[in-house]
Amino acid sequence: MQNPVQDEQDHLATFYATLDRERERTDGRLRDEQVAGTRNRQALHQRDGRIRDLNARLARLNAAEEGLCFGRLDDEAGEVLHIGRIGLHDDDYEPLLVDWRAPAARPFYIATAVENHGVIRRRHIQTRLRKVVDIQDEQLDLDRTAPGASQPGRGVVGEEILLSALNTKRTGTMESIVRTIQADQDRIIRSELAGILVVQGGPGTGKTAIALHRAAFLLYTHRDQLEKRGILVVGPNSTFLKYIGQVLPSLGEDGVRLVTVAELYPDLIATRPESPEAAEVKGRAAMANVIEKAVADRQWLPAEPIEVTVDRTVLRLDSSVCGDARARARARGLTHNQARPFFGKDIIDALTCQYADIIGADPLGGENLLDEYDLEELRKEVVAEPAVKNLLQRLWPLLSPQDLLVDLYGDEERLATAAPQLSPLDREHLLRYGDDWSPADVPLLDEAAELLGDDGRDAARERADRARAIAYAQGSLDVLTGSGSTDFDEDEESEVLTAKDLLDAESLAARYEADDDRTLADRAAADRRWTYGHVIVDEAQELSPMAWRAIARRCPLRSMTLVGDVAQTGAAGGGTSWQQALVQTFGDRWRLAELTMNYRTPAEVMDLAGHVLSEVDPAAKAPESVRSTGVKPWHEEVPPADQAQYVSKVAREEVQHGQVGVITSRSRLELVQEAIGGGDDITVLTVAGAKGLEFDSVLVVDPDGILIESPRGLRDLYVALTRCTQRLGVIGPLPPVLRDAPAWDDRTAGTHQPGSDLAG
Ligand SMILES: Nc1ncnc2c1ncn2[C@@H]1O[C@H](COP(=O)(O)OP(=O)(O)OP(=O)(O)O)[C@@H](O)[C@H]1O
Repeated sequence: MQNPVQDEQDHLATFYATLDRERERTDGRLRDEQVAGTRNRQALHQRDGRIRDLNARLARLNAAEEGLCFGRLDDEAGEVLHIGRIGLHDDDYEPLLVDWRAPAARPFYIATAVENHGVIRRRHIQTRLRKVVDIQDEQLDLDRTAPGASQPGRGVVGEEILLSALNTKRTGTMESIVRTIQADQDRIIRSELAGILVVQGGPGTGKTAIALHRAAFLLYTHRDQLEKRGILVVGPNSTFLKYIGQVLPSLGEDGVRLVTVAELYPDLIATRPESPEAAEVKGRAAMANVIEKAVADRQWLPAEPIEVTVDRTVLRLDSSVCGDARARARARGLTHNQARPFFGKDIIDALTCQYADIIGADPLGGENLLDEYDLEELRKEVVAEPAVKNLLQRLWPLLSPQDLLVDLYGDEERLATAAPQLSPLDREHLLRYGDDWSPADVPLLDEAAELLGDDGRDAARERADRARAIAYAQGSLDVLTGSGSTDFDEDEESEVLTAKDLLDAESLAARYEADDDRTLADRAAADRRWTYGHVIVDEAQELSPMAWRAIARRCPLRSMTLVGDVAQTGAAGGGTSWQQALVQTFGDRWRLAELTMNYRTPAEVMDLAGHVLSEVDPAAKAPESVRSTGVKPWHEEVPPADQAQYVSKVAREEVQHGQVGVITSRSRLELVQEAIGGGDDITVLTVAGAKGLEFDSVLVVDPDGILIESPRGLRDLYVALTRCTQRLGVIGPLPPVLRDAPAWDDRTAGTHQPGSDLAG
């Protein structure tokens, strides 16, 4: 019998040969399509669609190069199935390699000795470039005494591969876990598309990894449904988005847009810093009513009659006339800007009538002397009068969301009228001048945009889109004129573009809307009203009720995956239970899945973090660490004045263990950053910046400061302590919650290399 490594190497060679062939074929078809001349509009349109599909296919084939095949299942009937990053078949359409997302691949992730799904052996295949370097087998038949038999009850699939993946030094960016997805994670990844799935899990339980693999799974399984609308992934900050940015492309998927809440509003940079108190007020659900009232307040009803002069004739606009016009405009159920012309027309009509009464009055007391034509002329005069325009702008102004908020935030009186339900102190948090925006402003701008409607910018954008489509169509027509002059037969005549057609790029453009050459993510980013096929929110516990409203608007189908940990909530406006976080926007229309195994943080570190979690919530259960390293956390009570220098020295020493994260209080951040300076292997962050990230070694500096700087300081400390994959050091005076923990070691004691034991 052949050596199993060699056996797998032979299989692998076949898979790569097929991949290469498939790539060449796709590349060839792509080139053919690109040079093919066609004169039929419909055919041109279809050709562009095919080019798009072929490009996507090529990207998927290229992404599969690394680690193409990683698993094998042998069933009771002697059938063999190889599992890989992509599905491949031979020339007779017999499957060679099964995509990890296909139903047939599922037992690879969930089969156990107790429930083996017909599988008697699971093989993990490790490759480097195109070579098999190792294989590990798990026997799943019921003979548990057999060598290598999977141990029932441990609940870990592919123990060795998993531990080796977890013990590998971090690279600074998240990587795919496709080879080692665990059964409880697989259930979530493959959960149905419809509805809102909330995934609650403690630190390191793989929520982010799962959310991204779920996106890849959904795109594979429901490609037709999701490809056109795309998937939106919302993360807590841009560092985090960079950290996770490569996972989906590495799985061959790019129909996904990654954003923070601050980037949800098109063409807006929301980076203005603001206090957590102000952000909290802006995030409250009550702000929806405040914005609504602020819009209504801009439909002004003057208490006294207003005079306006048209060509030296003084006209009077009574409050009751304004009131009637406003009521009629409001009753139309339109947005503020859409209703404005109707209001304006009523006011102009009223002024024109008055004007005509005065101008056309018969001095002899007879009927008005003006006819229809004269009336129309007077009306034009009224409309053109700048004083009337100004008056209309005061009574019912054309408003952008930015205008509305600048005026609201900058005017105490306006704030008091629009937000009587807020306390004076809360309103003070809102009061400010200027037109730069913070992340917490974005959902408010979005809310305002819904109520105000287009102020002309959307129309301008649509004109720009149309111009782009025309330019694109013109480009296609240019190709036609360049390539086609001779060889089409007579029968095609009616289908063929004539010279007249060639001039008509505009009408062709209408057919080309779907052929916008921007990526889906770019098109979605430019369109505030874009709705996605599925929305994934990571660190979902941080979102305010107003942010939830903005996100819900982008997914009317309510097909969402929300992952987070309510014990890690740092934002003052975030949720500390899913019920509380979601009820206002989604009621109880969501289902919950929980993860309980921690793949990141070693047991020794979790022992310490668990003390903090018990203070956060005595009923909460810390996730169980899957492994133990034998390295306990260490602590050094360095006085505040010396901390920055000390950290700088220790961080440089820790680099030998891999990526180092220094997490400190907001007040110490600058000092520590200055002391450490630049460097690729050391990152200095506050807890908010470290959300969702991980490092081989973490130094938590000024734990007391972290604790007292925020009303959610305990949760912040919990987050900081759970960012490491190997080593944790804490520097500075300890708060009582850490002082009493028995989990400490000397700094020097923990210098041995991390081990790879399963915990427990
Ligand atoms: N099945 C798995 N196989 C290999 N690695 C895994 C697996 N599950 C999780 N991990 C790894 O564990 C680490 C933590 O995962 P992830 O960041 O997704 O956790 P999280 O639940 O989002 O954590 P947090 O809430 O603390 O941000 C990552 O390095 C991830 O790659």
